[in-house]
Amino acid sequence: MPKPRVIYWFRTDLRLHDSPALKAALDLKPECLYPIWTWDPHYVYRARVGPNRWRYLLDCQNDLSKSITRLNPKSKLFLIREAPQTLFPKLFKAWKITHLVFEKDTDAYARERDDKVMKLAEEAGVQVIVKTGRTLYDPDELVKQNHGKPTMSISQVQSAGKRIGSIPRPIPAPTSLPDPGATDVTFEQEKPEEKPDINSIQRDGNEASYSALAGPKGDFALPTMEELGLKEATSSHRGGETLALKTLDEIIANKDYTATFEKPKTAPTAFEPQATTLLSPHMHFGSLSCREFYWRVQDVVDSYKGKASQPPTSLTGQLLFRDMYFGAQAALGYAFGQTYNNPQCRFIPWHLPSEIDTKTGLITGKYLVDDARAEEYFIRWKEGRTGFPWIDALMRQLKQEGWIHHLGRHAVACFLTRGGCYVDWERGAEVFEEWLIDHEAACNIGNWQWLSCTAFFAQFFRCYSPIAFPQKWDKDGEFVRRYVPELKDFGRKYIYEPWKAPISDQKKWGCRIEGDGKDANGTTYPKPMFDFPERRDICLNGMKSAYHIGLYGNDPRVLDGTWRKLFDDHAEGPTEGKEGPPGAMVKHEDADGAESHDEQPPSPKTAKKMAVKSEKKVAPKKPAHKREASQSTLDSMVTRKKKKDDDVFPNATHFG
Ligand SMILES: Cc1cc2nc3c(=O)[nH]c(=O)nc-3n(C[C@H](O)[C@H](O)[C@H](O)COP(=O)(O)OP(=O)(O)OC[C@H]3O[C@@H](n4cnc5c(N)ncnc54)[C@H](O)[C@@H]3O)c2cc1C
Repeated sequence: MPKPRVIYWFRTDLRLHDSPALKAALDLKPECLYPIWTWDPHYVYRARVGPNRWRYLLDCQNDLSKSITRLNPKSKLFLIREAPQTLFPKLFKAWKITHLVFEKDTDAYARERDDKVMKLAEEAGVQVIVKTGRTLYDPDELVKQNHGKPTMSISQVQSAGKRIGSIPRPIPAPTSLPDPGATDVTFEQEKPEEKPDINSIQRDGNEASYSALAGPKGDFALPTMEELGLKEATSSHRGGETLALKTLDEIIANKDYTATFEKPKTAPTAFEPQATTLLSPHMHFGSLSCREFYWRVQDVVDSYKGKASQPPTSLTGQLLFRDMYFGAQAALGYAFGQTYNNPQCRFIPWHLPSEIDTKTGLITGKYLVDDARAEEYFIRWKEGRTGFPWIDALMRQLKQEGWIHHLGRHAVACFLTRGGCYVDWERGAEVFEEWLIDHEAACNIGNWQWLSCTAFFAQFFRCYSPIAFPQKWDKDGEFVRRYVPELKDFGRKYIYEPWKAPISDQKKWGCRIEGDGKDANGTTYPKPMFDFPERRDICLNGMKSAYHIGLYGNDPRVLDGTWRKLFDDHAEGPTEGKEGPPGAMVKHEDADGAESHDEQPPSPKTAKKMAVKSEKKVAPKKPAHKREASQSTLDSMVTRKKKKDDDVFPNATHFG
């Protein structure tokens, strides 16, 4: 029998430690092993990726390549510049490949791609080996053990996990690697279609990564930021397995931190150092194995003398949340990433809804501007000039660093959707996709659904205040002063509400509160773009109506656009557009009038009145089985909660 000639296809696993797939490749005792990365145009042109994440990827690839070379000076990470779907048949032939091995990827696009590649391998007589290593449990197995359903709660993950069995211990990194074999690529390169290039806004130079199959020098080198034509990265966070393992070592060395970690008690306002591990980008690129992370933490917890924290708030609990989102995505595929046609996602007629390709039923990446003011809110949110310093500081940190604390993500996501702007969660998820260095489709989408109360979580009356919430963590506003330097000299009394500062103080502190921040030069900061309590009430009423009507993304009325009729029945006048894909607003959204700066939240009495008014508008015509809560239950929930925890969300029991 000739010895196997193996391609090891690196994708979601930029590491050598604890890689079940790499182990499977090495267990074949191959004659040669080609560690490769295929430079897939899907990610270059069609997925939103900003410079910070590009550089993080290159960091991880460079570090991995060096580690491979350390184990075998003839080897490295061979980067080949063509789509895998067209490259592999040529590569199988040219390099006389017998086996293709890779880590399982359950993202929607990846599944489609891998199915195609596996078919091509079969046709070429190449054996394919796929191993799970990206998550604690195989997401497909999680779904299977969750009775074939997406995992929508942590307890479902825990129950399904019990049925699967214990999480495997990590396996050590290899100590040697076989030679790669000849690496001729004399075949033609199939150049990708560059347009549409969703990332053109990330570039200030020409994108030239497909100049030749093996790169400009023919040595399979990794591309540089310059070759990708990308703008400069601004984040201080860097990637690579070496750094990931060092960071994990430092965390684990602090036994108290590791064993007693409780996510809701970590400050979203902490920076340098941040309050949580910041291992998420390493997890995304697979430069850190989740099982390594899990077991290193669990071992500390098991030997800890004091009272250790437990899932869901503990560190291992965080990893279970990650698996939960992978389990939901694995079951739903592309539909997971959108409301339209998603059976788990509540339909809420947000502003700025996605355009739907009616042939595929998928969102196109474009959106409809149904309301100019909502578009302005969205742009100002994205650009960190809402006039609410807490929100603006977070959005600027996100753009600059590519990472913000989980509760910071909660705050900006709630603000954009159900707690301020009433803008579609899909808009926010796209901005996060562009800017996060840890962007993980499953986690990003799932968390946006959670925060907008469209799936996973339903307590829409729990709303974050952009003023009281950060005050609990950071009375002096150090975080705001760092990321909104215009306000650095403001007195602590006004740091979260600078518009309330007397003009004489504004002058003294070198920053006037005026305008919309568009052309600000450091001596002005915008006025708040709306009256928050007023907007929060509008959103609450909108959510209440939508919950009462109770549609989900796969409802025939959502799919054919007739959902509007239901919402029209509750509106004071006609809503916008009557046909086509989802996207319009309930009428009372229009009615909130000009900006007011009365900062008082409505009294419970007014809130109750509003709730009753809204009840009148909501004609409960839906069959009872479709309604999750009666209108009066919703009303009383809203008024009760308004009194109790206006700004206090979250608490540990409602944490995700
Ligand atoms: C709107 C929104 C969008 C998000 N988008 C992403 C995303 O694209 N990618 C991403 O990895 N996380 C995302 N999260 C989840 C979470 O905010 C980050 O994982 C976390 O803040 C990363 O910081 P850390 O590594 O210090 O986390 P830690 O608190 O130290 O947690 C350890 C690890 O557990 C995992 N984890 C923790 N919380 C969650 C969670 N809620 N969901 C899934 N995994 C979790 C991460 O891998 C993280 O590295 C999002 C959260 C929100 C609210």
